[in-house]
Amino acid sequence: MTQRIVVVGAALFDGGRLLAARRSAPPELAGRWELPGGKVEEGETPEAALARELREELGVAAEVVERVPGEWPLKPPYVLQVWSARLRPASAAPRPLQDHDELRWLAPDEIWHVDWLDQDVPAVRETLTRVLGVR
Ligand SMILES: Nc1nc2c([nH]c(=O)n2[C@H]2C[C@H](O)[C@@H](COP(=O)(O)OP(=O)(O)OP(=O)(O)O)O2)c(=O)[nH]1
Repeated sequence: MTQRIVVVGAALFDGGRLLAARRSAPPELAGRWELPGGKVEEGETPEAALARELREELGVAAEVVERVPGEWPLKPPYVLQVWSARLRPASAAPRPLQDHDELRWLAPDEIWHVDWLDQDVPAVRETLTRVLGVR
């Protein structure tokens, strides 16, 4: 049986806006938008992985709020799971330190203005429904 590897994505909200991050690599994903995050390492909880990835990639201190139910297939053996999260009060503002070259806070009516990775579209849709009650 093939081992599944969980990639955690953060639905980071601030003032009702969602943070989208534009990937800078690898070439086949560069220029497309995603939820910041990354692979869960061995012995790590998904929540800890998410906080670590957000610190490394964006330089922020984030608090993981709750899981968005569901799991979305990526390139095997990866699957995407999403958690909502918010910045801790003392956190710096997010900056694209690693893996991304642009960040954007999107209001609910701007969510589909960016070119999300195909595999992120259902995950973002579910996140909006669950967190903001938007359809
Ligand atoms: N972080 C993240 N990765 C995603 C999303 N959608 C999607 O297809 N992926 C893919 C891209 C990568 O192939 C894989 C996660 O890789 P990553 O490069 O973000 O993870 P990482 O920081 O742990 O990577 P690494 O450089 O340590 O290997 O999942 C998403 O919304 N967020």
